Amino acid sequence: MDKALLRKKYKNLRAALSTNDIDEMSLEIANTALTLDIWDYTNYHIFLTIEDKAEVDTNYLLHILQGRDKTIGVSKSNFEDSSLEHFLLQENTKFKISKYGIPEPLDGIKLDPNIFDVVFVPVLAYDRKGNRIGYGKGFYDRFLAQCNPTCKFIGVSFFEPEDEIQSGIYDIPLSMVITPKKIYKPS
Ligand SMILES: Nc1nc2c(c(=O)[nH]1)N(C=O)[C@@H](CNc1ccc(C(=O)N[C@@H](CCC(=O)O)C(=O)O)cc1)CN2
Ligand SMILES: Nc1ncnc2c1ncn2[C@@H]1O[C@H](COP(=O)(O)OP(=O)(O)OP(=O)(O)O)[C@@H](O)[C@H]1O
Repeated sequence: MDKALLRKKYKNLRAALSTNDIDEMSLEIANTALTLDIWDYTNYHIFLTIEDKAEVDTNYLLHILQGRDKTIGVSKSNFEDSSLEHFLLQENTKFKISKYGIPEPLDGIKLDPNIFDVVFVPVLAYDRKGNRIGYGKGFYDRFLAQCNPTCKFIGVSFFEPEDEIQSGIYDIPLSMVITPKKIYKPS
């Protein structure tokens, strides 16, 4: 299946989920994540959920990080050049929902992408090798390319992997994908 069809398939699969399904599975994903050895690092990046796109609700993961006093980065998207600018999440950080439905920090202390030890990555579709498809603007391909080579890229998804996703020259594979019941790690 080509990328455009896969995007359509997963947008439809997500749209069919109830808010209750999303909430339960997002909590399961966070609980599954707790079983991994990814919590001893210092600097984490998390995406903030676009609610009308039925994404994984990252609030549960965020609470785990906040409970452990991690340095947490959140981003503002620049749709002119498909880049992300990262800010330290602080108690007094104010958010605005952008016209694309993304909650974004208004301002704050800027963070360099190379400080992150772990980045949680939004995915529409993925395969067992860690190839992923997003909304097709390359925001995360660009961002992950700026990260430290040792950084862990962790996808989160409600769904099982596709058999194979054709990887493009800019695609950076995920280290693993967490789903409600299982963790997929490229071997
Ligand atoms: N929560 C979250 N934040 C994220 C991402 C994500 O997937 N999830 N992104 C991951 O990369 C980037 C944002 N990527 C996006 C790309 C397209 C659209 C969007 O609304 N597209 C419209 C078409 C709009 C247009 O083409 O102008 C659509 O799909 O209907 C939204 C976010 C950065 N932040
Ligand atoms: N590091 C990069 N430098 C320059 N262009 C890039 C880079 N990464 C991706 N692109 C370009 O961005 C576009 C979108 O890439 P792709 O289809 O892989 O997006 P995606 O991974 O589905 O989306 P996203 O990363 O936003 O979730 C492509 O035209 C690709 O060539």
